[in-house]
Amino acid sequence: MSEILNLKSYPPVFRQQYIGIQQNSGLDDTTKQIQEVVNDDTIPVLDLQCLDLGKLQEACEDWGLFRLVNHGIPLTLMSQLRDHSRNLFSLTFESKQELFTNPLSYFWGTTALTPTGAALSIGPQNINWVEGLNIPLSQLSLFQKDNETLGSFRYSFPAFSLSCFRGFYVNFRDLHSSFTVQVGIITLVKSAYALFTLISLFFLLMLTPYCCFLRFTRALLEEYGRHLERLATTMFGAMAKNLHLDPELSKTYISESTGFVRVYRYPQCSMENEAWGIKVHTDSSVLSILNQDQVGGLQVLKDDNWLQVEPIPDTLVFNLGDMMQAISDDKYKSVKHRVKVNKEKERFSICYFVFPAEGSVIQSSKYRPFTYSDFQAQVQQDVKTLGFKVGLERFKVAG
Ligand SMILES: O=C(O)CCC(=O)C(=O)O
Ligand SMILES: [Fe+2]
Repeated sequence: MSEILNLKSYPPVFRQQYIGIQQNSGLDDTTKQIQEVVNDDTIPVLDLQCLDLGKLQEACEDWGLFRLVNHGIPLTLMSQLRDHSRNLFSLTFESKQELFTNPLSYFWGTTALTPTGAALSIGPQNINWVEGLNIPLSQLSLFQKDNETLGSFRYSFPAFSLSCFRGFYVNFRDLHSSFTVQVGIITLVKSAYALFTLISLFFLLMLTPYCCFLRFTRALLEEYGRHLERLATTMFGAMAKNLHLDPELSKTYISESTGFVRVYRYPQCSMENEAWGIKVHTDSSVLSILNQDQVGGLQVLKDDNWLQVEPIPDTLVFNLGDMMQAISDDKYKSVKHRVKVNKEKERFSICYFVFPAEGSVIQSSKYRPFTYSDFQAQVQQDVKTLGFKVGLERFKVAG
């Protein structure tokens, strides 16, 4: 059974299918070729409470992906985040555009963003059936400031109107004693006061829920972010050990300050066999940590077969990204994956991506030395000029 749709919350490009406009639906010939998907879920599962380094090594070499259980993130936090994500995306499209600005950003139709979080422009034929919220974790405190601006406005507005009223009152009291038009003036003052009070009340009522809502968003994300950082550094540490990386160098290969979270909603889409939530790609990160809901749709390429990554409650999915592949001299895989759309349900996922420290040069026998910024700039240029990411191939040494 389809869910009842809140179309006002959808970016206009995703509403068209429901109001009978099918042109520009973001489909091209390549997206129509949906390859067969094998339903054999043998994805490795690692247990953080008794981490098996051999199993981790195998998972990184053969899959570039694994599930993690006993990760230590409280289940209540995971479910609060999921519920809250639903609430965030159920706001109207316009509210989301207004509320989620710097340092956050709200995007749709693409997952390719500039370093400041703006969506790279894509042709109408290249649409991914997804909308998202980009949250750089190191800048969450700025989000708090914006939040406080709203908060102080909320408190200052009634005070402002009260002081205006006092000003009016003092002036008009003097007037009142020297003229005989007392009744008219007092009525005017009273009306002005009533008007200010009404406006204040209106703002108070309008802003209070938003302030609480945003404060809650920030608190949840801060707590979740601390867990993700712990998991990323622990798992990367284990991988670095397996790869015998130089400890000083490997410290720079992952930097918590670069981490960002993306909360995604994949709108329900009637063109299940033609459109993609996110088209085939590899992540540019060192590591990505995905927390998907129970709808499903994530697929991963393994030995030329597409496999469903079935959702398992309270289990995280770790993806190895391009940076990890380069760091490991191609021993580990940056896994190809994609997200299928669903015609009956919206899908939510909360994903974390972490990168090398600013300026850290990746030393690899397979690639010329490069920093993540070099890589990102190349990806941005390729997406703009070619319409897709070329990725590590650009940095490969000949031979
Ligand atoms: O939503 C998901 O499960 C995957 C998202 C993803 O692959 C990405 O953002 O790179
Ligand atoms: Fe991805």
